[in-house]
Amino acid sequence: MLLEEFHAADRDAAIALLAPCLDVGRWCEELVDARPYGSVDELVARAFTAASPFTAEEVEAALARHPRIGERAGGANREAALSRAEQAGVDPADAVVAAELAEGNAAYERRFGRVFLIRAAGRTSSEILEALTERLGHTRDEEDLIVEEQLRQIAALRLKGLFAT
Ligand SMILES: NC(=O)NC1=NC(=O)NC1=O
Repeated sequence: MLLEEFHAADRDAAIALLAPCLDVGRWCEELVDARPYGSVDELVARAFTAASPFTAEEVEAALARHPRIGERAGGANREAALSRAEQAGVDPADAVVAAELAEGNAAYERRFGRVFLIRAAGRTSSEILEALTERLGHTRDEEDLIVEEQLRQIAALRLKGLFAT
């Protein structure tokens, strides 16, 4: 999509376009209401500032949209397709990795009560496993900050992808 098309879209359509990047209404509305942008980079920069800070509720709502690492998102909606593409570095056929990720995800969920979220694009499964192991040792406060940053990074990558095609 072209930036001009985003500018020309009516408000609700533009908000609906952004939702798969980050399902936080406030964030989508702020980015849409700040149109027009001089460039995609300007929009992405605004996406980072608009997504900081998140409320706890916003983080929980956004997390609910992300399947576990190593679990292929089902469904034909745009978010599922994005998630599958982002997790391309995780080979679903590698049973050992799948078992280790499943175990790590379960441990993380027991400890923090929510899904382990990481910007998966560009990361191999071993890098993800390494991060998962390290983050299991964090406090909740440390993880809150990291999760927010991962959400921002995923949103920015998805936003760039929206305008790259
Ligand atoms: N639990 C997750 O971290 N999920 C994901 N990370 C990504 O980069 N895309 C996802 O769907």
